[in-house]
Amino acid sequence: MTRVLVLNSGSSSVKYRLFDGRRTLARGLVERIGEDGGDAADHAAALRRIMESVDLDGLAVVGHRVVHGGTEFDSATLIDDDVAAVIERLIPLAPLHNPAALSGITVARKLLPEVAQVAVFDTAFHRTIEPAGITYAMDAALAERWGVRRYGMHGTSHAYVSRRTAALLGLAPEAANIITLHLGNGASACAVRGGRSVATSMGMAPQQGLVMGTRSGDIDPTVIFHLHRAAGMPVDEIEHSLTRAAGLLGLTGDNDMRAVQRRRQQGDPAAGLAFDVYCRRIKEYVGAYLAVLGRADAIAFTAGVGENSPEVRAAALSGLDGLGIAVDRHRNEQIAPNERGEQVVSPDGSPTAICVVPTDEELEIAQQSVAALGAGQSAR
Ligand SMILES: Nc1ncnc2c1ncn2[C@@H]1O[C@H](COP(=O)(O)OP(=O)(O)O)[C@@H](O)[C@H]1O
Ligand SMILES: CC(=O)OP(=O)(O)O
Ligand SMILES: [Mg+2]
Repeated sequence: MTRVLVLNSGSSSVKYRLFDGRRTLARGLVERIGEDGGDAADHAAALRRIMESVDLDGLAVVGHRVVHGGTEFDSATLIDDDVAAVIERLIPLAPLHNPAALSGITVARKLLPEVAQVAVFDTAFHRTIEPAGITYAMDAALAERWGVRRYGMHGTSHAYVSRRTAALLGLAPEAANIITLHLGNGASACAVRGGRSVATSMGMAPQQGLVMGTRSGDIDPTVIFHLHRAAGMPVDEIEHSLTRAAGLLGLTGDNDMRAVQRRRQQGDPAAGLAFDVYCRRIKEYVGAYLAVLGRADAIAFTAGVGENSPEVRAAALSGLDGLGIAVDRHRNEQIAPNERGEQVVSPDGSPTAICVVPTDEELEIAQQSVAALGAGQSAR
């Protein structure tokens, strides 16, 4: 069996998992990095802590989650100095995420110089979207010069979840049309036809699309010009506001959906509105992606909110019976999931199955890393 260490470096946390084949030997999370009372002062310190606590004997490869791979990478890639330099160059397109990944790569390469390192990109799965789905209607030369286009993120999760959804329903992946809804801290929707991404809601950066914990999702760009001119806010301050102080946090003061739901139950109007904005945005993307796909065999909910919030699932898909989309109230409480936590939550015989499918980005990264290692070795 092949031993793989996976590092999933987020904006303020690092998740790690040590695999032996499909088996998990160790896993953990260092969170609230850089915050007062957090687990570590910075990402490098977090990574060193992880490396000290994990048994690194016999490691074949380290797989790193990298959010932004630009147009350079359409699959998992063995990391050398050039690859690391590209990831660094792409920092402006994923300022919350790529620096953390790079810090993981730097520490791991230093501590384990003899072990292969692989980058698994969130953007790679979306490289199959046709030009009409990734092109912003703006000055074409300007866009080309500065790499301005849709890239899309969470691809590792959308790939894994769409595959698992087809398996759960007994559908051949190459014939299935699936909408995947990754609702975590970051959130995005994806339309998958025959196992390939054909549309996704995140854009140039992990900022466009759905409402997130601290990110606004879709917003009229005029908001930025207006805040700059009318409110006199410098661009950095506007960026901070829209990426770290917006979304659920901006609307309620809480970025955690559990807290928002609790307050909504107690009749808090701000929390009620935030919940409605969050769910309506999902519904709008579901409608758009039904149109892109022509028909959907399934809609799959995943990640922290998608897997754990029957309220969000029910509200996001309410009133769609006319489109063959309905959530079974009893099943939606996830009364009988399989051993992977997966379950169909729509009534029997629905034209579009509604599913809950827990994501496993780390397992997908481990498998892609082993595949990239094999491909790299046979190329030599
Ligand atoms: N039972 C629950 N009900 C509603 N939301 C939940 C529940 N459990 C977790 N969440 C939400 O999931 C989100 C985190 O999702 P997760 O996928 O773990 O994030 P990430 O991996 O992007 O850091 C948080 O907003 C949290 O409130
Ligand atoms: C791309 C992205 O938003 O990632 P996360 O959900 O881990 O923040
Ligand atoms: Mg995540």
